[in-house]
Amino acid sequence: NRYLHRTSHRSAGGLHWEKQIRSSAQIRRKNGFSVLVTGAGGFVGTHVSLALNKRGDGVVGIDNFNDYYDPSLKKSRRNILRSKNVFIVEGDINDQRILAKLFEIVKFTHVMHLAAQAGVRYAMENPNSYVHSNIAGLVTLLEQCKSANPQPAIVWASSSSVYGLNDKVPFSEADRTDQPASLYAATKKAGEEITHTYNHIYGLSITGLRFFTVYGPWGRPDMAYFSFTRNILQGKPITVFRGKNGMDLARDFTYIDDIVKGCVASLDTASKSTGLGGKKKGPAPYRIYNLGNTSPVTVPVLVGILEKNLKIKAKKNVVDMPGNGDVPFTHANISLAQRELGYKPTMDLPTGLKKFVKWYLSYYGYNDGKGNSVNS
Ligand SMILES: NC(=O)c1ccc[n+]([C@@H]2O[C@H](COP(=O)([O-])OP(=O)(O)OC[C@H]3O[C@@H](n4cnc5c(N)ncnc54)[C@H](O)[C@@H]3O)[C@@H](O)[C@H]2O)c1
Ligand SMILES: O=C(O)[C@H]1O[C@H](OP(=O)(O)OP(=O)(O)OC[C@H]2O[C@@H](n3ccc(=O)[nH]c3=O)[C@H](O)[C@@H]2O)[C@H](O)[C@@H](O)[C@H]1O
Repeated sequence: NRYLHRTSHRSAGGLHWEKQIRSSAQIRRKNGFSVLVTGAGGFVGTHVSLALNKRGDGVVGIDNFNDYYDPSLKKSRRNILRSKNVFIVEGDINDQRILAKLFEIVKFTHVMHLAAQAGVRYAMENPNSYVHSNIAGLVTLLEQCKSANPQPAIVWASSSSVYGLNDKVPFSEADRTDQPASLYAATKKAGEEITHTYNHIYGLSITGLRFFTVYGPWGRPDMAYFSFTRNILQGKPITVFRGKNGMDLARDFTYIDDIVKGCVASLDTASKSTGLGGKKKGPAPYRIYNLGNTSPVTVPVLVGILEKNLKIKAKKNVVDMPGNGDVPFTHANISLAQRELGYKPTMDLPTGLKKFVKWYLSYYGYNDGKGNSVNS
């Protein structure tokens, strides 16, 4: 099945990880939180897992380590987590047996659901991978949470892409989200509606977070800031999309540490509403928040910042935006998250990209393609 991607996970047959989880530090939670992080081998999942582990939460991950992008990067992230005693089960969120076993071993108080088929443009190439992970996988996970005792509070990643063709700026949670421009966006929008029904029928505590183009160290190689860096260092051209009437495209690029703070605050406030261990104090909340940076930057400006950090001029091919699911701009209104989560992003793009480039050079040890090493 092509859409399933190549995954490296072994069959759940022996559930070989059971002992590891039982004997590991993950379930020895200091403050009462036991969090299942799906997509823990991913960019955001790794950072959130590290932050939760650092403050003493119990963390167990699940990830299928698929090859949408280089799985060795996911494995390197896993090694970092492993060094902190955080274990990631290799498995698919569609595998009901694995989920049931995990919930049997650990009484999860929270689920941080970040596993998904990400990427806007790839949806034209491999649409079914979005249905598999973002819809079928989500429902399998919710079915498990619904019948778990105690029921965990769920915080999950939606996306700024749900705003689609909305041109009212900045984007507010109350704006329309019924005009998705990509199948990726449509599956995230579907996720918002699916989670609503689980909140409505089964009383699950649900928080959906609309992340705005997240970047930073250990990031995703398919994203522009990452692939541009790679190509610039290798002396290869980059393609810069241009919008209608020659307008530059712009994104509300948001630094990973700010996103992590928003995720952690969501977990904390979700449990306040449901009580620890899922004990409900009132009706379970259904919440949606924008997590953005509130200062959009154009793609050519992004390229300029990378050029400055890398001290190399990019070879740019500027082309009209193909009809590939991209939207011309994103811009978050974050007042709701500010008010209810205390969310306050602090990282500007030049400083955040400097940190990314520093990580990139240390991780890949790249030179400029002409044999000269590059220092940031
Ligand atoms: N990075 C961004 O800019 C951004 C923006 C908006 C929303 N999001 C959302 O945030 C979440 C995390 O994104 P990310 O950037 O860390 O992406 P990522 O691809 O690095 O992480 C997702 C992880 O989920 C795993 N996964 C995918 N399908 C799975 C399945 N069926 N079963 C088990 N594991 C599976 C992948 O192997 C991967 O490690 C995703 O839901 C994504 O859609 C990301
Ligand atoms: O906030 C989100 O909800 C989304 O954020 C991210 O999507 P995007 O904002 O599309 O990020 P990204 O690919 O880095 O492209 C950035 C800009 O570079 C332009 N771009 C891109 C590639 C290229 O070769 N050339 C180019 O100009 C491109 O046109 C765009 O203007 C996540 O990947 C996605 O998972 C999703 O969740």
